[in-house]
Amino acid sequence: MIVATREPGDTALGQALRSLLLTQDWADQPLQPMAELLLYAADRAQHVETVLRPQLAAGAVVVCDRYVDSTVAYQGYGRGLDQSAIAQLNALATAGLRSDLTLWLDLPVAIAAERCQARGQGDRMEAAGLAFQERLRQGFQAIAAAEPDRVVRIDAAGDPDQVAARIQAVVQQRWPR
Ligand SMILES: Nc1ncnc2c1ncn2[C@@H]1O[C@H](COP(=O)(O)OP(=O)(O)OP(=O)(O)O)[C@@H](O)[C@H]1O
Ligand SMILES: Cc1cn([C@H]2C[C@H](O)[C@@H](COP(=O)(O)O)O2)c(=O)[nH]c1=O
Repeated sequence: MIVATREPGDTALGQALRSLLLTQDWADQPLQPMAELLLYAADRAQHVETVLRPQLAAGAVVVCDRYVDSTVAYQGYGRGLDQSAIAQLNALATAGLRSDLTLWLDLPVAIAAERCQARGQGDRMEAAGLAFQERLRQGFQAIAAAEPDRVVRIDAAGDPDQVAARIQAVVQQRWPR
């Protein structure tokens, strides 16, 4: 069984947190980086205990759209929060549950921005600007360089079928049938 899930937003609490995190309605009182970090952590704690651990215990293969590496990239490299505090919070929220493999879909920031524009109005993170997006990309690069066996870069240029084929090749190499 394969279970597809995501952070933030897979649980009922997570859906409420996702809309708080991604809305642009905070203009008058911008969401502070530490508050943002703690909200992502709350989503993760709920998700790990009520979805990820039960599904793994039932024998499922779990495919999660974003996990702790996104916090290191976005709140660490992007917002500039202390990486050791992030590591401690990630460890608390996950109680040590790690991914076997993280696929980083990498795209030059300008092309990613074009795709976002084509999709319409962006969310709060997408509206954070090109310099922020560049820091994220550097962050994911550093994460992948530090743990090359666990974090694999996927070239996300090209059409969806091409990107899917690249993902399939990495997964098949990792877990041959
Ligand atoms: N290979 C591709 N070529 C062109 N457009 C793409 C491709 N992959 C995704 N898109 C488009 O880019 C937009 C964003 O893609 P997607 O929904 O997968 O990202 P996302 O998970 O929302 O991204 P993020 O997590 O950074 O917000 C969508 O409009 C999607 O149709
Ligand atoms: C888990 C996680 C996510 N984010 C950011 C990354 C994205 O901008 C949004 C989620 O939107 P998506 O379209 O579902 O990818 O949240 C983050 O900043 N920190 C995190 O830990």
